[in-house]
Formats: sequence, C-alpha cells, structure tokens
Amino acid sequence: MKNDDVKVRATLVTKEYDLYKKKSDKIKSLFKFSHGSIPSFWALKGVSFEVKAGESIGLIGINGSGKSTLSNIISGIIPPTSGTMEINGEPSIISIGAGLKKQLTGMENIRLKALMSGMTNKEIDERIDDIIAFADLGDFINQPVKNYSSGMRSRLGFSIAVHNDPDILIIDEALSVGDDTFYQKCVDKILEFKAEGKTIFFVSHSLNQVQKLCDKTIWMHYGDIREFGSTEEIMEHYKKFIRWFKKLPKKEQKKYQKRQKGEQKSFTLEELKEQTLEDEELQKQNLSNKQLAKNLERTPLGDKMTIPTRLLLLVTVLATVFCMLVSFSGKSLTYSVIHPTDAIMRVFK
Ligand SMILES: Nc1ncnc2c1ncn2[C@@H]1O[C@H](COP(=O)(O)OP(=O)(O)OP(=O)(O)O)[C@@H](O)[C@H]1O
Repeated sequence: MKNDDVKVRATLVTKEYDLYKKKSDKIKSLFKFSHGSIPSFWALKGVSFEVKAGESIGLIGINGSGKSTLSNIISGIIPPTSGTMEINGEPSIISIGAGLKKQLTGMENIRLKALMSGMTNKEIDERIDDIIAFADLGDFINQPVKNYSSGMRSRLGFSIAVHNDPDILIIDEALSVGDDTFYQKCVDKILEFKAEGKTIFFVSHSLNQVQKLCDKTIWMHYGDIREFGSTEEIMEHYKKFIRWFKKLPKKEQKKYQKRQKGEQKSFTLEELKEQTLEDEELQKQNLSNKQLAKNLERTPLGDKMTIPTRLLLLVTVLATVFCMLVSFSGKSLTYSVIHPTDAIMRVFK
C-alpha cells in the first residue's frame, strides 16, 4: 500500500453469486465451461474506499444491500469476484456465531480459534481465563455451542475476537443480540480499541449504535456505496431516504426494489469498466491503465473454478469412472487402455 496510514483499501470490489435453481445445477455448473445459462446476482458492483488507522466505520443500508458481503470480504472469509481488497494488518470478524464449531464446547472453540490464529498452547493458557471471564457464560463454557442461544454465541465470538488482538475489528450485527450488560462491556472494549488506534467496521441496523461508535459511515445501497462520509451527514441522508421510501405507495416501493435488483442481475464487468473510466473520484487515485485492467478482471482466487481447474476435475472424474468400469470388466488396466471400447462393452454385456 502506498500510504502507511491506510489500513483498508478497496478498489472496484465486486461479488457475483450464481443463482442456482436446484442443488444439482450447482454440480452441473462445475463441468460447464461457460456460465451463460446460470443467472447471477451481483451483491457488490464495484466498491472503492479507503479507511485509515484509528477510524471506526459504520456500515448501514437496507436488508440485502451488501453489508455482510463487504464485511466478509474485508475479513478474508470470502474472496471478491474482481477488484482488490488491500488489508494492512490482521482482521478479525465477529458476527453471530460465525466461525464457531457447533459440536465443540465454548472452551474447545476458544482453544481452536487461538491455535488457528497462531498462538502457542502456553500463550492460550495465559489468556484463556480472560476470554472466559469476558464471555461470562458460567458453566455453559463446557457445553457444546449448539446448545447456546444467539446471545451466548455472540458473547463467545466477541470475547474470542477481541482477545485475538486484531488490528482491524469487524463487527457484523453481533451486538444486536446481546443483553444490556454485555452490550455495554462490548462498547467499552470497542472504545478502548479505537483509542489504541485500531480500525473498526461496525455493521448494524441500529442507527443509534452506529452514531455512538462510528466517526464515518458507509451507506450501502443495492451493491453500491451510495454515500461515504461523516456519520452525522450520512445518517441524515439515510433517514431522509427511508422516510421517502416509506411514503411511497406499496406498488411504487415494489417497483423501485425490482428495478434495483434487476440492475444487480444484469450488471457486467464491462459496464463497471465504462463507469470507472468516467468516474472522477477514481481518476484521482491515479490508477494506471494496467492497474485498472487488473482490477476489472475476475480474480484467480475467486470462488468460481478457472478453466484449467475445471479441465482437471473433468479428467479426474472420467479417469475414476474408467477405472471403475475396468474393474467390472475383469480385464487388466493395460489391456483396457489399449482396447478401451472392448473393455467398456464387456461391462454392459
Ligand atoms: N451465497 C449467496 N448466494 C446468492 N445470493 C447471495 C448469497 N449471499 C448473499 N446473497 C445476496 O447478496 C445480497 C447482499 O447480501 P448481504 O447479506 O451482504 O446483505 P446485507 O446488507 O448484509 O443484508 P442484511 O441487512 O439483511 O443482513 C442479498 O441480495 C443476498 O440475497
């Protein structure tokens, strides 16, 4: 990253989800070389922003606007389809129960997460009492997480995440399920993190909570950043939008939602390229043509398999089926490789 002060920089980040009708369509798609027939949905349509050390950012927006998708990409849980998410530091996400193994007890989850984050057993032993005390789950700490209420999961998740000492803390609706005492404890911890210069993303439908905790706010709207600025200013605009929307007749509301969702379905990377070339804000970032082209390509680490991977999968499946047929035919593998039709025909005779 160019500027050391920048902790998170998103450049033209998109996320495409395939809208499979049946589970079998998903399996079939693994063998297809073109995605043409599968309808897709763009949960993010080219999101760009910069966040500096010590900033706490609220993420607001109506249901389905892309808040969780964005926070999952920041925390590295899912890859973007295209664009880059540069992270300068260690992110840790807290969402209700995310990353907790339901079959394991609270205690086992603490150890597992700590080991996964690179802590040694000695370091875990030193810190485990604090984590347990913060979660304040009593005897439930030795019960499987599947028996926990959503509030209890949130307590455990929050406690593990804050004791991991992350540089970037992402809180996705985790505070909405806790009781008042736990909520206050979390708020104190968040303010402590802020004072230490850590970066915080706070996803919430509670505008009061965002107002209390965040200096700046991103307003997500149908896969785009509609506005990014001081919390006070954005809140005012967002509340105005909500009032406007609620006043619309039901039929008009449906029409508005349908049009926006329709744009998320018909969106293409080509369209993003055209918009980007006209976008003055992005031009200010001085992206070279090469950087721009890279950000508009699908990332190789995206969750869709590349053509070579698909080919490899296809060859592996065909080879497995062939080996099974050979074993049923009673012929040797060498014979079957030389006379494949003969060996296969024997199975069906
Ligand atoms: N795995 C998926 N497959 C298909 N569509 C998905 C998938 N995950 C999310 N979406 C869609 O992407 C859009 C953004 O979802 P996301 O969960 O990021 O929204 P959100 O703003 O966090 O919503 P909420 O406020 O309801 O939590 C939604 O329309 C959602 O239906």
